[in-house]
Amino acid sequence: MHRLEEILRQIKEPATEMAEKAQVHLDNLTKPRGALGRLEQVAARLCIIKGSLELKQPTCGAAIFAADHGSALDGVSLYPREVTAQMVYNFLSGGAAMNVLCRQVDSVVKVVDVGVDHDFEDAPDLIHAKVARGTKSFLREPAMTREEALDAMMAGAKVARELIDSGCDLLIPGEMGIGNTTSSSALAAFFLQKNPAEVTGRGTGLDDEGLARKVDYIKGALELHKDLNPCDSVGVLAALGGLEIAAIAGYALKAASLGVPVILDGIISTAGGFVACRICPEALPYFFSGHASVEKGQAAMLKGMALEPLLDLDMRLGEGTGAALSVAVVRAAVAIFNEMATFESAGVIGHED
Ligand SMILES: Cc1cc2ncn([C@H]3O[C@H](COP(=O)(O)O)[C@@H](O)[C@H]3O)c2cc1C
Ligand SMILES: O=C(O)c1cccnc1
Repeated sequence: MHRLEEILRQIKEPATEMAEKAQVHLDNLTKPRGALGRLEQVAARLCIIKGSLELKQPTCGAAIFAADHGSALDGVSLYPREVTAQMVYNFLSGGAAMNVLCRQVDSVVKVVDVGVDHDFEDAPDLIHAKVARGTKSFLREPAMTREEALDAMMAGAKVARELIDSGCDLLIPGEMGIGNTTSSSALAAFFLQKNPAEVTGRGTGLDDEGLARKVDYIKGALELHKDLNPCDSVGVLAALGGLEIAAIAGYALKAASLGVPVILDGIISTAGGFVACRICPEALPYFFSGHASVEKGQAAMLKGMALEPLLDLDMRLGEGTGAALSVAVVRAAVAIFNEMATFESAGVIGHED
């Protein structure tokens, strides 16, 4: 049995019976019923995941999975492939948007080289987990072998385990990989059976002509890979995905297996979570969506998982940034649940049943 199977077997249905108890508590707080909207849902979902009404403020851990893409040599991004490695150095020195936003929510940030076409020296926050020096161009051949996809998933799972062992109980999957919005849109188009134009956006900022080329690229790739079996999610991931997307899927599945919630970020991180759910639908109750990306493929995948993003700030960066921002919302939900007075304790007349 592959080690992935072991992880999948450990993913348990969370304590859905806590939903009602959490709602009773929320309804006793000094506000009209339901008035805190989705904050209430977040608190209730955390109670379900934790199997308890005792919520503590989460300790957040983020991993930025970095990998290169063969497609980046074919002009699907506005930026050159070298930017992937250059941004890894930027993450390691703390200067990227993700570093700034993680500092705001006291989250550790690990950077994981799961497939960058560059050799990195050791650095305190760098995890070496290179599976290959980037993917192949999926317009011509599968992006990865099945073994590479599985190895990348297991690398992600190991990082999740390490973060959780170090005390993190809320995980963010981040990523860096020039070209990776193309893979994410291809996965969305394949699994959701959509025309690529419906799930493809401008990524780092392609103009109309660039976007049309990107859509054609995905159409060509879907034609090449049309015999893929949609039930073989790992096979589809290997053919169309990326090493960082596979790592995110493994990371999210491992977190779910350990009962730890995951906040998905933009289109790439959401693609990783989406593939994880295709592999194991039981993982879904552990996933949140941090924010709505401008990339339309993300909305399509979120709809497929019935997840609603917590924020919508017109962001289209990735790295984990929207998820990191949304930790403030999760923290607010926990504080409301724990700290608000009840009608009884505050002497306020409550609702009648
Ligand atoms: C400087 C820079 C920093 C980034 N941080 C995240 N991305 C984002 O852009 C890339 C995906 O867009 P596309 O598919 O169009 O290449 C990913 O690396 C994603 O994380 C960045 C992109 C750039 C250029
Ligand atoms: O939504 C994202 O994650 C995104 C959008 C554009 C470019 N990179 C990432």
